[in-house]
Amino acid sequence: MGGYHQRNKRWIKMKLKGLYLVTPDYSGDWIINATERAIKSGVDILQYRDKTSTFRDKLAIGKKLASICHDYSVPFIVDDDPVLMDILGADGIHIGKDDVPFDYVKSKYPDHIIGVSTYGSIKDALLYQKLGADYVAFGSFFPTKTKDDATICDINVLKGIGPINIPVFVIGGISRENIDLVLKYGISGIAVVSAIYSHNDIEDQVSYFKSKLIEYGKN
Ligand SMILES: Cc1ncc(COP(=O)(O)OP(=O)(O)O)c(N)n1
Ligand SMILES: Cc1ncsc1CCOP(=O)(O)O
Ligand SMILES: [Mg+2]
Repeated sequence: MGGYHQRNKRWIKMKLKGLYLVTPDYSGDWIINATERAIKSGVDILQYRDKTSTFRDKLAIGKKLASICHDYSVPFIVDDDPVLMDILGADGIHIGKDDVPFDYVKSKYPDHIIGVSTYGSIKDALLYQKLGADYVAFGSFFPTKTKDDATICDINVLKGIGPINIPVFVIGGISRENIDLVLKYGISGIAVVSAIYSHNDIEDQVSYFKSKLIEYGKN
């Protein structure tokens, strides 16, 4: 088991709700600074998602992000890679259909948070819930420039999430303009990249999303 710290996993799993910030591909240390400012302003969960850096660079970047999450008691999730998760001492991993199989991660890291993309499938969400996933993510519901191969799902799928009793997040093109369209469903939170990182006032944007989550009783 790697990592320079390991946190109480049961406690950290209780924090899986609210505003879930996902990083853009690394393009300079402004991302570290922006992440810290966003977390200080109220982000609830962070995912390190970086499709372009080398593994060596991801170790250095991830270490800085892990340290920020540790300081603010925010769950730290790594996208795709269980080895990176382990070495960074992250709290968990997010996997999708092209990633390492769920069963492999669950058997090797039974106590870590495992989040799974289920796109627009309630059936898959219920399957992964049964297999022990800690949360599921639906989306994309709106066009996004952050993920080239994102597929657009019908938002009406969210009408069927009632039987899912693990946290449900939605992702993909979420903005000030459309946030109400997803928050009216029984989801646990929203996951965003560009709405926060591409905004010129990160603190204001985080505060806005947090106030919306509170308005709908999600925080
Ligand atoms: C919170 C959250 N939801 C969905 C995704 C997408 O995961 P995946 O389908 O594996 O696509 P990539 O992110 O790997 O391109 C996510 N990362 N986080
Ligand atoms: C990782 C991911 N998975 C589905 S859409 C997406 C990107 C979301 O980014 P943005 O919030 O900028 O649309
Ligand atoms: Mg993935």
